[in-house]
Amino acid sequence: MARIKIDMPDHYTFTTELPVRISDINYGGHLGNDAVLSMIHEARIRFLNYYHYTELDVEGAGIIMTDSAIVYRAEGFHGDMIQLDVTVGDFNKYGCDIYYVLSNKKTAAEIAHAKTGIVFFDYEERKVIPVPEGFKASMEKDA
Ligand SMILES: CC(C)(COP(=O)(O)OP(=O)(O)OC[C@H]1O[C@@H](n2cnc3c(N)ncnc32)[C@H](O)[C@@H]1OP(=O)(O)O)[C@@H](O)C(=O)NCCC(=O)NCCSC(=O)c1ccc(O)cc1
Repeated sequence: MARIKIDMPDHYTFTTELPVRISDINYGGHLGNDAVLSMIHEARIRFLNYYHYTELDVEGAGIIMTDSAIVYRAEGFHGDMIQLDVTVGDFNKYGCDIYYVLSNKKTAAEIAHAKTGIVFFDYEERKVIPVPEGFKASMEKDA
């Protein structure tokens, strides 16, 4: 299979930080691949909260994850402070992609590129629904 290359945006609308905890370290002595997925989950929640949303309530709508991709660019180690830059893009009728750049705050070395695809979802009807206009407008305002 071809190497994954994520076409990352140039501009990010939200930044947060997370330390590499001892529980994020795997038997290779470095930041585990699964821990990176957890870190982007935390970053996504903080990103949504910044816009007064939650994963269950974005303008009254829920979201569901349709895909995820991570490119591991450099190792992370216990005690490193990781900066996570987040933005959204590539809107379609039902959803968009959320992009994440993880970098070592001290050295600026990029640790990972990641993106998660989402669609808006009515959890009661269990069906895909269009992107709420208010969400798109909030995202475009800061783009
Ligand atoms: C994504 C799905 C809901 C799509 O449902 P389907 O029944 O296949 O959709 P349909 O084929 O009927 O398509 C309905 C419409 O949606 C559109 N659609 C379907 N998939 C997509 C994607 N991926 N992108 C854009 N549009 C899509 C499709 O084109 C149809 O459009 P119209 O033709 O215009 O009607 C379904 O594939 C699914 O349930 N996948 C599993 C999702 C899942 O379990 N994800 C992991 C758990 S959720 C999660 O981890 C998480 C959620 C939220 C968080 O904040 C965090 C984590």
